[in-house]
Amino acid sequence: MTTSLPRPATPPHPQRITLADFHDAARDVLPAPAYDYLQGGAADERTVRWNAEAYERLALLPPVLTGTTDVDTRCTLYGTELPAPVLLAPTASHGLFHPDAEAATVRGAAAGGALTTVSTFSTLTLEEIGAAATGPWWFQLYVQRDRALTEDLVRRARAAGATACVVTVDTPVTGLRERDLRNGFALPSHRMPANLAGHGAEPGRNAADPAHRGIHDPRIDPAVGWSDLEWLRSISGLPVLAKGIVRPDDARRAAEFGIGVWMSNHGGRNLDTAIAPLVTLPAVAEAVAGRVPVLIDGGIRRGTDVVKALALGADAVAIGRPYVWSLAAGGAEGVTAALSALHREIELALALLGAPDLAALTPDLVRPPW
Ligand SMILES: Cc1cc2nc3c(=O)[nH]c(=O)nc-3n(C[C@H](O)[C@H](O)[C@H](O)COP(=O)(O)O)c2cc1C
Ligand SMILES: CCCCC(=O)C(=O)O
Repeated sequence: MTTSLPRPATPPHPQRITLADFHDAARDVLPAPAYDYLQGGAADERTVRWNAEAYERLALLPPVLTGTTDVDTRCTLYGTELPAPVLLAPTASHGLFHPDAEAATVRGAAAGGALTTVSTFSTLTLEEIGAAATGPWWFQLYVQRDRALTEDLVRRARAAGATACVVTVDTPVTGLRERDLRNGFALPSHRMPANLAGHGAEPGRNAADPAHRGIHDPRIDPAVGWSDLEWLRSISGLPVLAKGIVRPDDARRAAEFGIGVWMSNHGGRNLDTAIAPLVTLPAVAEAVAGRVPVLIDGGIRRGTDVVKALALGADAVAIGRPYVWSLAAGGAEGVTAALSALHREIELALALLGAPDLAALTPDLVRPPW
């Protein structure tokens, strides 16, 4: 079945015309520990910087006199048509950032034409989010040591309306989040992940143990393997994607299993100095060879970043921190405005590249500038 979303209608806030503007607005309203949890990465945050630099270091080579008059930014993923190739990456605990939490996110995303990926660690329950959703959404799964709980989460997500299951494979343990350690950050007791309530020790409760500080959750199974992905596909009846792939050999294996490839280094929050996914994207796209969708996240802040990723072989991109900035700054309307701004930038980039649609974004359009 093909579903479609309306094109974004809400004009950006006059003073907030870029994703970076939403960052500044969020920094002004968020308590420092919540801002640091959102903004931070692992250790020296080199990978956080590399993610952004990977896009900065690629230059565009626009052809001229192409006769392109209209641009079409539509993209279809697993039968769902989106007005632009942009998803919201899963981020935990939206209640830290706005009182309406994920309910605001899913509403704002649908109005802005993006598909939301809901984290296992959402503040609201999957049922509450499903009831609030006015557009398509996927479920991000952290496989739990307790496989019955894992199965139940997937079943609940599907019953609540999720149309794909994104399994995060890059977090056997949580990275060294030094901002959080310095802040003694732990989730407030009224913002615990509702989906896991009643299922063992809450994250961050054992503040004396550094490994359990911040938002590390001991219920996550560090021993997830490829067979678990196949098992999930069989029990969920949903398309399954693996989130956190950066290597072409892993991407090839996922494609052979029919598992979608979501390239990511977790926004630089796990293994510092892990490579920026954009660097390995061409090799990953070659290894996958169109068998499954290839998504990418990490450091995407501009429409030109989106077109670079698509030119190098991604089918769509996801943003993490930027939409959380917009949620913090303006709730559902903020999310819609940020997505509208990004969509406009994508349209403009296509027009200036003479690319009538996303299929016209080819590797010859990008080059290292030196
Ligand atoms: C505050 C925050 C919470 C996150 N929570 C999750 C999560 O629950 N599950 C997950 O798979 N990834 C999580 N991520 C990683 C994002 O899905 C994504 O990979 C990353 O943010 C992309 O990089 P960007 O923030 O530079 O766009 C989180 C990221 C942030 C910033
Ligand atoms: C155990 C990790 C929880 C959320 C997360 O993925 C993140 O903060 O990056």
